[in-house]
Amino acid sequence: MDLFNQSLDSKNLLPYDGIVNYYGPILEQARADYYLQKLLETIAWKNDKAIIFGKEIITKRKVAWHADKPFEYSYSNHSKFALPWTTELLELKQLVENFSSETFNSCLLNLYHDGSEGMAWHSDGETDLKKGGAIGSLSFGAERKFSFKHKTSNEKVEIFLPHGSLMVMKGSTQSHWLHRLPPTKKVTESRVNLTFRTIDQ
Ligand SMILES: O=C(O)CCC(=O)C(=O)O
Ligand SMILES: [Fe+2]
Repeated sequence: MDLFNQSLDSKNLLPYDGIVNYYGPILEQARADYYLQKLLETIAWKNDKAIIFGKEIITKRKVAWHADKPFEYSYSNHSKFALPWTTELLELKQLVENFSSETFNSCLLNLYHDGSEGMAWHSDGETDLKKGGAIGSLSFGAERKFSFKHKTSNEKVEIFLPHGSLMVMKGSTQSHWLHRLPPTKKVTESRVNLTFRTIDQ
């Protein structure tokens, strides 16, 4: 796999009002398998809490949050303190930084056990994220559809994210577009997604 050519070979998926670069699989199958296994074994996966119609619920999806420092991060109306990097997360952060030519100081991890678990429409413009900062999204395991919807035109853009693939959202994407991981009956395997982010210190 040629790192130099791969990193140049990404196009913007969005027609306007933002930049989403899709790089395709950036890890060979065996390495992607290795990282998926390691992440499942070494991350302290926890069920997340969310507020839905004013009611607190426990999501089936599991999450984890790692960073350079024990940042307090608010997410889905809750705050939590970041854990230190694991060996594999640091390696993957470096890899995503090399491909995207961006830097990150934190990572939010999501574990979806099967297609019944997903994530509702949202954007990641929380106040503690660096304004206009890039978000590097690395996916492992089951291939899932990922959708974008423009906040005013409602235009939709959809992409499938396979094992070991990298997508980078940047520029004004979070201001103008929502994204979600739709649930699906077709997927029975689990998926792990890592979103590398920059917390404003
Ligand atoms: O699982 C994914 O691909 C996306 C997760 C996401 O949008 C988020 O954590 O903010
Ligand atoms: Fe998101």
